[in-house]
Amino acid sequence: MTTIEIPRPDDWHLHLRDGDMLAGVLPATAQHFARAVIMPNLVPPVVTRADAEAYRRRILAARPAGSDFEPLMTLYLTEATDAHDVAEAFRAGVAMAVKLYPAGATTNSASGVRQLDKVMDVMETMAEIGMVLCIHGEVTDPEIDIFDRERVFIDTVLAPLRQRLPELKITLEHITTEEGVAYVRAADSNLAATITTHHLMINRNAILAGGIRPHYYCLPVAKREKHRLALRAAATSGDQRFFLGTDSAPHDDRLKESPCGCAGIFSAPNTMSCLAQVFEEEKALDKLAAFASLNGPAWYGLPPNADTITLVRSETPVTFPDKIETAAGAVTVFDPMVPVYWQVR
Ligand SMILES: NC(=O)N[C@@H](CC(=O)O)C(=O)O
Ligand SMILES: [Zn+2]
Ligand SMILES: [Zn+2]
Repeated sequence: MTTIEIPRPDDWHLHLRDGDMLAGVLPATAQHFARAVIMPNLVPPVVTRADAEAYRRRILAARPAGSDFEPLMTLYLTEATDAHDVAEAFRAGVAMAVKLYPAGATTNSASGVRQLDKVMDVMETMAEIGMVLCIHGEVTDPEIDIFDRERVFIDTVLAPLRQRLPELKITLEHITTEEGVAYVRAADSNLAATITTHHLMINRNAILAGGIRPHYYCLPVAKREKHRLALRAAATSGDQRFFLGTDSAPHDDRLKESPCGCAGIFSAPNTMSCLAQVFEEEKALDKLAAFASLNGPAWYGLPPNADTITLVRSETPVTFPDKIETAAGAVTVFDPMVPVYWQVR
């Protein structure tokens, strides 16, 4: 039996939703992770300090008995966001980061930003106080092919923004392309990226080959195999600028299995098992701690967790439930399409 012990991991990009869905999905994350950066794309979104305080309380109240899981809150950037309120939220420890959604880019992003000029004051304040901007990095121009939207965002939005405001710390969320990897690697400072578990395991064939599979549809959409390989190389390199953000994004199955299914993959229950599998395949189990437990806290200026988890490798593949039942509906769990031998003890 092979085992590996790593500092308890954190999830630097997580959707918990609210109400019955929150109650249904939070235990899966709290079981393995000490902390998670909570995405603010509720309807209506978490915009103000007061919104974040109230949402944080609802998350704490939904924790399973005995859990000391800590939500790290973010604020949803809108063109009406008040820079002063953002700074207050940061100084008070209520919000750790601000999230930029280009309007229309992804699930619940309608209140996002259309013109970056309208949020420059907020971003300048953030640069001054050292608050991180997390970005969903895709353009929304309908002329741009959906598989090119991350690359075009980097060239036409992110690069100019970083030139204009080099002091701003930016997390480019859930990168999916070799161009994203290369751009982060080339940056000298103030740029890091999260990588999801599913983008390390599937390419776009999972969605489209042999039938259309809505549970593999997320945004940014999975790309060609060469991009998956670039992401695997980055994640397993130990490079401090790459770390885990699962982007576990639960939706009621009825909303996924529909003529216009929504974007999001729910991976919270088996993410650590899948990651150990990936790192073993890449002969990089010694880098799993950096990716899942160390690089994220270093970037956000937090200490790593003091306790540890142990992953155990079985002789036979481990199984996970196909879906979890919540009072807000059934949610299908990410199926990695390959045998996975690892389990958190
Ligand atoms: N990743 C997704 O496909 N969906 C996320 C939103 C996001 O992170 O873009 C969601 O909220 O469902
Ligand atoms: Zn996103
Ligand atoms: Zn997300």
